Amino acid sequence: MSRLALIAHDEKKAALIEFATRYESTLTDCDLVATGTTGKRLQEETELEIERKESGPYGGDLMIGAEVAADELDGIVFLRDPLRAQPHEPDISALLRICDVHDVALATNLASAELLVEGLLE
Ligand SMILES: O=C(CO)COP(=O)(O)O
Repeated sequence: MSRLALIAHDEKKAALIEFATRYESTLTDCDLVATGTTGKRLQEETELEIERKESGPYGGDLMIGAEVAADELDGIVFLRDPLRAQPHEPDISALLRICDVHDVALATNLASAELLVEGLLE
């Protein structure tokens, strides 16, 4: 079973919920983890079972990064807000970097998220 992390900044949360709803039948077969607020929204607005980490600004990105470092994650959908600075930018950069170090699939926009999840179907 693939283990997938779902993360979205506030301005992108609605898009992530819509994405997760559209791919719900695929995502149901995945082991899902999310940062705190993203996970809460997914739990409230979809039928998916989600393990929740801390909220991003409180260390959630780093917790997911630790799973990447431990080779526990197969992919990440991280819908970032490219138009607003985040207070925890260093944590975000660390997560992106560790995905490259461990060659873990990382989708930061919807077009690549679709390819990532469709790839999991194969
Ligand atoms: O800030 C985030 C990712 O950098 C997401 O955190 P939340 O899901 O808790 O909003």
